Amino acid sequence: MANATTPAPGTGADRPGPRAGHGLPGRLADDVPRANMRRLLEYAAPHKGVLIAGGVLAFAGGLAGLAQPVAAKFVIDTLAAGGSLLVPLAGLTLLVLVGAALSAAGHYVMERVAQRVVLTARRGLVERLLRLRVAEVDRLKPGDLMSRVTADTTLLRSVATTSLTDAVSGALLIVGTVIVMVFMDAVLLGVTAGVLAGIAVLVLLILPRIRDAILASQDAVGEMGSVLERAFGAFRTIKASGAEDGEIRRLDGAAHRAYRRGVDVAGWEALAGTASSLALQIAFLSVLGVGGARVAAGELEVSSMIAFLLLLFYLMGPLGSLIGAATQLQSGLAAVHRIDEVATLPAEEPGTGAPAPATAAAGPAAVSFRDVEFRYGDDRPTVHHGVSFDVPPGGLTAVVGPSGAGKTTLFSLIERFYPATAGRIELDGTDVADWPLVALRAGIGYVEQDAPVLDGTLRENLLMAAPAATEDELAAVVARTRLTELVQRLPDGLDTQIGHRGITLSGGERQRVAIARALLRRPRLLLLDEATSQLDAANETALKETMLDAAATTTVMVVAHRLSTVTSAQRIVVLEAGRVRAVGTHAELVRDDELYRDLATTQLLVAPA
Ligand SMILES: Nc1ncnc2c1ncn2[C@@H]1O[C@H](COP(=O)(O)OP(=O)(O)OP(=O)(O)O)[C@@H](O)[C@H]1O
Repeated sequence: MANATTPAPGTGADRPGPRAGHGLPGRLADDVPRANMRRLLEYAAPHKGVLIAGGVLAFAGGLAGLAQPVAAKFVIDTLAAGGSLLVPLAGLTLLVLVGAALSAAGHYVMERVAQRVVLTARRGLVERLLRLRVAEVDRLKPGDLMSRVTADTTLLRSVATTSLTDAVSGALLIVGTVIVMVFMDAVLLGVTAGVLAGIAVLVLLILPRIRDAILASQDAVGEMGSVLERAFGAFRTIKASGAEDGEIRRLDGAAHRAYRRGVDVAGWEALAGTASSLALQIAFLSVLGVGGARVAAGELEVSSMIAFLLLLFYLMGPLGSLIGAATQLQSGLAAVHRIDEVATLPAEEPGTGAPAPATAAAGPAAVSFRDVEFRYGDDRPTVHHGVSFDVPPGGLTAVVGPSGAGKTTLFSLIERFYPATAGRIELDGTDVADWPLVALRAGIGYVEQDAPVLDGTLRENLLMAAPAATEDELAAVVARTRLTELVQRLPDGLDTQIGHRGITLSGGERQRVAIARALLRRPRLLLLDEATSQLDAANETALKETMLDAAATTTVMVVAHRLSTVTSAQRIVVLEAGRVRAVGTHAELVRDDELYRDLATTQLLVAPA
């Protein structure tokens, strides 16, 4: 179960987490405690009943195997006595089949639990990752996060089940053997215990090194994920820049680091394995020496010494499986550490993924900025220095200003991607910080500057923010955003796959798909960050019409990069270096504001003729 300090697998409370762990590469946070066995057991605990059942089944299968030689003897005896073989053979066959079935069932049950453990860990991670705060994701590497969901969780598979059961059965058998040894001879047991304590110390010294090496190796795998994600995120640029070799070298470096740490693990494991068998040999020789002397002195029977030596040989199996399990558990501990690091990252309040409630009935929203100050981090420069302006409900409000003035950041603050450092941002008179996050975002449609379109069909992309929208609503939005012609042109209409990042669409089409998606959510406030790229005349007109159409029923705020947008806007907010410089209509600002005049004549894009 979750507690105040350690989130249970699969949960994610909304609480602040540690800041970036810049100390080590691959570390998300410096102060995540090392995962211990208790933490690892939490993954297996929900399945302990099934685990025990699986263990019992496998054990029963083993017993059936043990009974086979006895049954075989019976078959041979029957044969020698000239009796019928039918019954004993049928019995032996049944025993073989039952043994095999029990072993298979035991194996299946354990493997099912193993898969379940992985599923639970993945669900918990995915849930947490998609609820992370935007500021956290800004500083993290998605490729590394992906490797935690895929590669690290896989390490939990055998660890949380077979390693645990091997460790338990190995330990039980060792304890049982030692108890039998007590009855044989206390002195020889003392000799054996001394040697075994020696291996235990050595192995305990080695285990943390194995865990650290596996952790470093998994970090390197995460780094490979980051480099790959970086490379595929800018694939054309990398090709065009001839930078393939550099990226391959980066990947190779990370792969080599993983290899080196893997070799380290192999070395430590070999040392632990050799130490245990060597220790048993030493124990054997010591028992032979001490036992021989005691037999000679008449203090011990020869048969007891022989039995003791046989017990020592028997110990090899369980000791080997205990040490094997202990070393394997280290990969689980390393994996749990990397998974726990994600669990400690600060998440938004839960429930942000709930379907949008229908809010259109509430009408267009009003927005106010009151002395808003903002910076992205304590070590970052201030972006907004006391920004104040009002946007009444409905109509089109454009925000213009030089690059880096803080225009896009205004939208991020309204969406509460980041909290304002000081001042208030109000939606309908209520501070956005006081709105339930789901309700706040449900009322807002947001179209980013690069208008992300996701892999999938056009329909999936449009319905993403409003899965319950009807066919009629979909058709109406397609028409409003002037996408009808595109839909007719596509081979499968709305069900056409539009590729990774909507690669098969033009920039203008992507922008309108993103607007359609936002409008389908029936927002009370539409935030539109215009693309800075030049569009052809048809797309430019289509975009402008779409925007004005939306502004008739919704409050539209647009970060404007086009002259046609600002001339259509009811009011324009001019932002300069994080301060509101002027507010007015295009005509007023051209007349009164030098910066605006300069922007309008030199920087805003003019529609092609
Ligand atoms: N996620 C971020 N983390 C840190 N700093 C950021 C982040 N996003 C933007 N900035 C910085 O904040 C400042 C304002 O950025 P913003 O994107 O709001 O400007 P803008 O006016 O929209 O610029 P443009 O017109 O070029 O898009 C810039 O100096 C930018 O470098």
